[in-house]
Amino acid sequence: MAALSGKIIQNAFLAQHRPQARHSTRYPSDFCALDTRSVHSFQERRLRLAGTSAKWLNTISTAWISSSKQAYISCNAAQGSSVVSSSAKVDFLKLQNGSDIRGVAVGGVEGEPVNLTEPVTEAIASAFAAWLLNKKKADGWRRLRISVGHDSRISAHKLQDAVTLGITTAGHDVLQFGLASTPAMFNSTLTEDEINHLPVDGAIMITASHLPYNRNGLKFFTSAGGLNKADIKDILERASRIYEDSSHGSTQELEQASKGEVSNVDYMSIYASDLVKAVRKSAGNKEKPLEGLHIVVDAGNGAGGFFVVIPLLPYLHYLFLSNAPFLVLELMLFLDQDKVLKPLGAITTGSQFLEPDGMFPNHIPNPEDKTAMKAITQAVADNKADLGIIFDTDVDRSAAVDSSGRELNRNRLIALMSAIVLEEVFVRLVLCSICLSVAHLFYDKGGKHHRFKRGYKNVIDEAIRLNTIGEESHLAMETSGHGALKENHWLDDGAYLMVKLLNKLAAARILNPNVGSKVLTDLVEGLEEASVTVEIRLKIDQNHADLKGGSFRDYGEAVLKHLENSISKDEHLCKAPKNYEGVRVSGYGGWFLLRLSLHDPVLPLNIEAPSKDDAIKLGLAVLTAVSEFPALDITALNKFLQQ
Ligand SMILES: O=P(O)(O)OC[C@H]1O[C@H](O)[C@H](O)[C@@H](O)[C@@H]1O
Repeated sequence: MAALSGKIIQNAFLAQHRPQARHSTRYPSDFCALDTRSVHSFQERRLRLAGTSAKWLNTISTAWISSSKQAYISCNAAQGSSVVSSSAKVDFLKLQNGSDIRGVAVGGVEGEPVNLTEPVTEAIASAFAAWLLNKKKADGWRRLRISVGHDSRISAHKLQDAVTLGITTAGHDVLQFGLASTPAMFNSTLTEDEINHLPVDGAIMITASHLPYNRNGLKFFTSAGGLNKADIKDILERASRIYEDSSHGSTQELEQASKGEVSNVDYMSIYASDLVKAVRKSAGNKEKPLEGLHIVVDAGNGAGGFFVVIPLLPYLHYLFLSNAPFLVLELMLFLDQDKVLKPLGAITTGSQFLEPDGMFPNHIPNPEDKTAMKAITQAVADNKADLGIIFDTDVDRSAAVDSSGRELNRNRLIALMSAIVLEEVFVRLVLCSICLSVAHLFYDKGGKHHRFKRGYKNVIDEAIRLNTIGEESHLAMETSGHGALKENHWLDDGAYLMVKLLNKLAAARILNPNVGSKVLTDLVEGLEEASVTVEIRLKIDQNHADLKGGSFRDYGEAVLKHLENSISKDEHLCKAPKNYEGVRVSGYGGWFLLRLSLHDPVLPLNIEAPSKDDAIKLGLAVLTAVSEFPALDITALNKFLQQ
């Protein structure tokens, strides 16, 4: 455990001591982003939340919601960001991405204007506090505690400051965790720890997962889990109202500021020590159950470096640049402590891309990405390691590679997790989003595959629903590497998934200390894998005349309807009896699914088939139908068919 673990290292009124608060965060991304932070953003902003009381925010946001049910909300953007002009419009609802908020936080990319400015972010954070206050059904007002963490993005600090300001000026307290993982943020709503004033009432994670460097976003949690789509819409509507009212001048209550406090808490140490305890427990409380195992980790320059030791060398020059060298030294000593694998006895040399770097210079931090998987596979081979582990930027997704270089991601990871879960629970129902041979593989062991629609929140909510109607479910997963277990509060946690693999290894090594990752690979022996598995993403040109002014969603639905009609005339094809989303069709020994993306103007097409010929037949069936829609870019499909 880190020497500073569990210690609150600073209490400050952010508004009064902002520079101090800014320099006291404890993670290396603070170093990485020194050049890119918007130091003047708060002085420049026009949004006048600084004197707003919680009661006032709550009143205006709620009153407005009940009196106005507009579907489209827009208002003037403030000038907090250098990129958005005062006349630019902000459509708050456009920032909604399913159950998350996502936007552009850094300018400079053509065609992608900044819409997640600091004032907008500040208003959203205030709106979350107001929403939370309502949820808590407090009598009028009570001070809330909200944790705030971020991944390694270059806009992390300015948005952290904006979120903090939004909450504190609403009169609530902020616990800043600095660089953190998304699951750790949720976990902070459950952790019992009086010293650190945990659990918090709510948590905010600043992340845009694996998206490019210029994007960022917000995820919100309460002890009941991640917020759903309706909650996010509610918060955005409140935020729009707060934003609008704030920029129009003050009310009497604006003068009666009631500011919350800001504390910096080393929560990642608390969270990591829980992971360590879980592995030790499954190995009969052995102190170093992974002793002798060589595990390499690829954090993709995201927030997953805590799993292994963070190298100090890249930060040494900050000792000389800093005007607070002792603080930097203290930080370095703190960082020089492996939080998960080393305490468990594993060797971690050869781990890579552990330094947080929001430009993601090495590869996209995404376990679905081919280059990313190639990088960790290479690291396993170069280091002759027993196991490789890879995380996405905010560690809610993960994948592994065994000692022979076999990728344990996508379907294989679902199969592996299903196998592990089926060994542990008696009433079995495995749920995942993509239909595959996992069902066949585990049917004998009591596993039942429940196919559902894409989206991590969708599969988790479906698993929870199944439990409430008496169909016991223990695992919710999708091929993206998102996975949640009932035993872990349905928390969508890439690190916990990897801990489950480590548990399995640790338990096996009690019986045979020489056992390696073959123990894991053996669990998916017999998994029938299609020889062709492909995802082709067909873009809809939103400006195309064929949309006739309609939305890309309507257009996409029309494409799907046409496809459905067209395949009903083909005797080789059979539409799935239950379509949770899009059009799913089996034929030629395989299947395809064409659906609307959850958030982009895109129709993703998944094909699985026993041979390239069969995949082409399935692809041609789709092409015949979709080529009648000129706004749909079918280049990628044509390319696949001509290969
Ligand atoms: O619909 P798509 O564009 O393929 O995106 C689908 C993905 O969207 C987000 O990234 C969600 O976090 C994932 O859970 C989901 O799988």
